[in-house]
Order: sequence, then C-alpha cells, then structure tokens
Amino acid sequence: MECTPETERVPPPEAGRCIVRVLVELPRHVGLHEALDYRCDRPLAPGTLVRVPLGRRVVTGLVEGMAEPTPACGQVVPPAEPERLRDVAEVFDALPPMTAGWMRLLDFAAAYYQRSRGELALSCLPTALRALDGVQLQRRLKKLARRADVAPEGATPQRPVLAPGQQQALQKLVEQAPSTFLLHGVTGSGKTEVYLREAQRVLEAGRQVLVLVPEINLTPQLEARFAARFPGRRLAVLHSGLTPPQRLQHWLAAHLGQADLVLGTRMAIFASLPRLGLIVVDEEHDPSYKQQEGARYSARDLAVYRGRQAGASVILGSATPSLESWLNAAPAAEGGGRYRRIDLPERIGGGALPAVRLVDLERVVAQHGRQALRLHPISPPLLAALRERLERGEQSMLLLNRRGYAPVLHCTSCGWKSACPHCSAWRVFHKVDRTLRCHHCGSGQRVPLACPECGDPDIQPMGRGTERLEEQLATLLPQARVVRIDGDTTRQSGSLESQLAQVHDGEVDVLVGTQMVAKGHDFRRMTLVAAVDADGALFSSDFRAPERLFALLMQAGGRAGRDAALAARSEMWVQTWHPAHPLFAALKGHDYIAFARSQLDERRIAAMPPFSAQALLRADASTQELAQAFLQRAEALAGELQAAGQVSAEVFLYPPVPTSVQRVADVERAQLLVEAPRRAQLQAFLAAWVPLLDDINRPPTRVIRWAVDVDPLSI
Ligand SMILES: Nc1ncnc2c1ncn2[C@@H]1O[C@H](COP(=O)(O)OP(=O)(O)OP(=O)(O)O)[C@@H](O)[C@H]1O
Ligand SMILES: [Zn+2]
Repeated sequence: MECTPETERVPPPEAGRCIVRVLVELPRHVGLHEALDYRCDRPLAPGTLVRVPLGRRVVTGLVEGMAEPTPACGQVVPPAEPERLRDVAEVFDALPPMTAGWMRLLDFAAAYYQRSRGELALSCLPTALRALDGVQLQRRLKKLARRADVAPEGATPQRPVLAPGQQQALQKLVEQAPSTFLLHGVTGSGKTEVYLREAQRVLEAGRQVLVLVPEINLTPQLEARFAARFPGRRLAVLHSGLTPPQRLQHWLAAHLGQADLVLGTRMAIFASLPRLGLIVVDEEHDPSYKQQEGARYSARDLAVYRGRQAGASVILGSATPSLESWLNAAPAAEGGGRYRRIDLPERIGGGALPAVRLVDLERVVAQHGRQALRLHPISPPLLAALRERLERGEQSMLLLNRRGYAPVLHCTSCGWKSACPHCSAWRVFHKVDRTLRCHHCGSGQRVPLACPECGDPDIQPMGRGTERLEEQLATLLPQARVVRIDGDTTRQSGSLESQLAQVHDGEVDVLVGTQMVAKGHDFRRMTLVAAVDADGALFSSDFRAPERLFALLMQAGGRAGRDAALAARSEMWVQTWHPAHPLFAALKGHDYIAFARSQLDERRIAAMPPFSAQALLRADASTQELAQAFLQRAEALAGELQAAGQVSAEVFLYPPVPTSVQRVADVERAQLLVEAPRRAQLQAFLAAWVPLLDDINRPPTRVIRWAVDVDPLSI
C-alpha cells in the first residue's frame, strides 16, 4: 500500500474495530452526511476503492479516511455506534488508491462547485468500474498487464526545426516551470509543436502529460500527432465517445501509470494521473470546457488548480484567450499577475493571416435588389469568390451556426408556426428525414402535409440552417463537391473522421459547417472562409456574446491560408447588415489585443466578470410561479443571513427571472443571479447559503429540482 501523508493518521489496527469513512454516490439533497462509516478489519488508505452495502445494494465507494473512535480533534465527526455499522464488503486491493493530489482536486471541485463529494467522486470514475466486483477487476487488470508488456514500437519520429518564436516559447516554459502559462498564439502559429516539445521534456523526466481539447471531434487529429511523435509511449484517451469498457481500459492505463499521455475532453481533467507533470488546455477559451449539467465544473479552471497542486506546469493555449485568462496573464499592476503570458504572433512559414472582407448586405440589396438575397443567403460577390476558388482547385468553407434545414416551418395563410408543444421554442425542420425536431427536448414529429391549424397545404420553411445551405449550394455551384459537417452528419461513430479525411484529401471543394469545424483543424488547402450570417450574436443580451462571436470568427478565419504558399490569397468573408460594428473593426485588424482591451474596459466599468464573480441558482418546477417562489424564498434567506452578519453584505442578488428558454420538456425554469465583487466572497456566501436551500424546498410549493452554477457561462 502506498504511504500517503494521510495514512499516518490511521489508528493501529484492531481486528474488526477499524471504522472507515467512505464516500458513496449520494446527491447533496438526500440529507445524509456525504460520507458513511463502515467497519473494516484493517485500516485503509484514503483513496482506496471499496464495495460497501448501501440499503439493499452493494455499491462502489471511495475511502475518505478513518473515523477515529475517540476524536482527537473537534473536527472529526464521531462515528455512529460501531455495533450498528455494517462491514465493508470488499476492498479493491489490486488497485493503488487514488493519490492524495487527486483527493484534494475532488475536495476542491466539490466545495467550489457546491456538489456533494461522494456524488462527484463516483461520477468521475468510469461507470464500468463501478459495476465490477473484485474478481472481475482482477481479470481486467491481468488483461491490461499483458497488453502493457508489449511496448508499442514505431519509426523514429520526424520533428520539424523549430521556428524562432517556438524556440523562445519553449525556453520560457523551461525557465519558469512549474507555472501556469497562457500561450497566446495566432491561428497556425504552431502551438501544437510547442505542446509536443514540452510534453517530450516532461515525459523524459518520467512524468505524465494530460492534454485537453474542447471537442471530441478534435481528439483523433491530436491523438494521431501525439502517437506519431511518441511511438514508444502508451497513450490513453478519455471522452464521451468511448464505450464503457474502452473508457475503463484507458482510465486504468492512466491510473496504473502505464499510459504516459492522456488526451481527452473536459471529463479527462479528473483522470487519475499519479505522476502528473504537465497539463495542456488547447483552445482554452472554448465554452465546452464548462460542464453544463450535474457538477457544472470548468475543466480549464480545475486544470489550473490541479497543476499547482501537482507542481506541474499548465499551458492554456489559444489564439483568442478567454477574457478571464487574458486578465490573469496581464501584469499584476493591471489586475493580473497570476499566469505568465507567452506570445506566438506569427504564423509558421511567415504566411499572413487571411484578409478580412465585410460584405455590407445593405449595399448588396441596393445594387442587386431585394431578390438578390431572397432565394439564398449567398451574396453575388461571395458567390463569385466561391467560383474563383473552385476554378483554382482551392477549398472554401461556409460557416453557419445553425443545423437543420430551417429553424421553423410556417403556414403562409394563417401564420401557424412549428412550435414545440413542450418547450418555449420552435421545432426545427429537418428535410433529410422530413421531421420537425425540437433541439431542446429532443421531441419530434413527421412534417405535416398541411397546416395543422387551417389545413392549407402551403407550409414553408423560414430562415435557414446548414442543410438548406448545402442544398442551395448544389444548385448554385453544380460542379462543386460539397460536404456538410454538423451535429447531424456526425452522429454515427466514424462519420466525422471520414468526412474530415475527405476535406484533408482534397475531395471536397466547399465545406458547410457549424462552429464544430471552425476551430483547431489544420486544413491545408483552404483559402476562403465565409460567415454567412453572423449578425444574430451582435445584439444578444448575453454580455459574453461579443467575446464568443469574435473568437468564433477569428478561429474560423484561422482555417484559411494555413499553407504559407496560399496565405497571400486567403480571405475571411463576413456577410453583415452592420459593417460598422466595432467588433468587425478589430476582426479586420486581427487585433485580439485591442478587442480584449475594449471588452475588459466595458466589463470593468459595469463590474462584470472577470471583475466580479457570479453564480446562478436555477430552479425547475411545474409552473413558473413555483419556480420563482422558491427563488424568492432563497433570496429572502440570503437577506436573513446578511442581516445576521453571517455572510458579506456585498453579495448582491438580482430578482428571479425566467431563463432565456423558459420551458423545456414541460418544465418551467427560472434563475436567480448572485454577484459578488470577489470570488472569495462569493464562495463564502455559497458555502453558508446553499446547504440551507433544501430546507426551503418543501411541499406544497416544492420545485422539481434546483442547482447552483458557479461561474456560469451564459446568463
Ligand atoms: N517548426 C515548424 N516547422 C514547420 N511546420 C510547422 C512547425 N510548427 C508547426 N508546423 C506546422 O504548422 C501548422 C500549424 O500548426 P498548428 O496546427 O500547431 O497551429 P496552431 O497554432 O495550433 O493553430 P490553431 O490555433 O489554428 O489550431 C501545422 O501543419 C504544423 O504541422
Ligand atoms: Zn421541445
């Protein structure tokens, strides 16, 4: 058994008299203490995995520590009477315990995001592990050991000569390690090569490397690059696309230290890595790093915590860093000083970033008449630009952030629209299978042959999605090979890889896609990227909308001209009704720094994050009144705590409001925004307030569920 510092507190073994405290999967609301006590014939190290009886079941649990029969200090909760305790059913001796560092990550994440530790701990472990007993686990481990014996071999990897910027970046990484770094490198500046070289250094020092990417669709490309560079190393991947047995196998390889490299999406931040030496968070600005259900954690923020704990460097990489990270990397005098910034301002090979062209749709209409945009959204100049690429054998990409054929169907005679009966949203028209589908609750129906209200057969799509754009392109450019990549075309496993391979192999002339193809991909033959309809986000009520739009457009533009030979004639087009918007001026200059400065100035003046800290309390109920009534009680409770001086009076609660999509799957949703000048104040407030919320959720005005979202990304 590994001797972690915690084991020193374990009392001497007394047969059958040890009491261990075990975390089991209990949501916070169940009302039981989150760790339960069990008897065991010997002391167990914290982090040991066990099976314990819970009600009539036997479940997997994680040993938190020993419950001392005579508490030495006041903090230890005295165990229940030993004779009434049940016995640990099984100890997973074959597995090393989770490390003390991992247990600290768990404690931190649970406290910070207001979750029960047991629930979080068990949700971080592979489901397949939770289903195994000791005998089955032994079998798995034997299989794994056999595979580990045959070390993979391969050709000596090819390493490019580093560009001067990359060299300087690596030098800083070495000199200042371990620290948290913000690697601000323009698109195509070779950030991945920096990750690879730093990873190599860390691997050679005998430590493990964790690399996070925002989307599952970016894992195959990255996996291929790392596998090619480190042929002798075992590589584990963790993302939601794996089957449960695969996930268990990869998780075990990391936990046992057989895998030196772990690549994955946000969930991989909880991978067990006993020798962790480096964490890379690629595209660190991406909202996908924030989990949107259950424990709403930010994998990026946890990476920073985890790195510090492990004495490992953390590299946050992006061409368009989040404003939070940008501020953290600013000089201390400007409110930063927490991260070290490293810049890669130039593209590999010295290629230019694509020239940005705004198509003023007002002018298009003035010149070509209203009908120019009536049948399809591609303005005449954009169409000409697409044709030009086609003639030269170059690739183009059209970005439209809406999947489906049309966001709504409507009846031309009575005005009926395809509303979802369960949500406050429209059902989206998907022409491929002639269905109307709600993107919120997933419910669907076949497209009606006539208007359900008045019987008129003339029902028409309104607006457009990627499916329709693809269809229109086929008419506009009949000779072009068009492929569409979005959430619908990539549902089947393997389909995304084959579609991307087609693009890389030059079998595609025009790629139509959502934001999913706008980032990370190293397309080599693309010389035109066009955002067909970007205006929607310009006037959103969400204060983060401009930041997100700017990042999306910069990233999308970054797919063009990545081959230095083609860079000079590469372009990023944006069709807009508002060409004078300041966001576009920054985009034209590829000026992230100016954009960040102006956004941060606005946020500072308005005391918005990152100059304040926020949390949302969300409530779901059968009616909006019930949901809001719960939130009002929560608000009143906060007022009482403040009046009693138990929490800071500087924490501000906004009145409860319906969420932006108010009803989903017949459930009404409302939210309450909590804001504090500093994170620590918000944390102290939540720690006092959240545990009391169950007491105010009682019949007859009980809500179905409530949840806290700390550092919410959309409000
Ligand atoms: N030193 C080098 N010499 C030659 N080619 C390089 C070098 N470094 C990187 N490259 C190549 O340059 C291209 C761009 O690199 P990479 O994909 O790492 O960019 P990036 O900074 O991650 O861009 P993005 O932010 O758009 O994802 C890749 O094809 C990569 O193989
Ligand atoms: Zn719905």
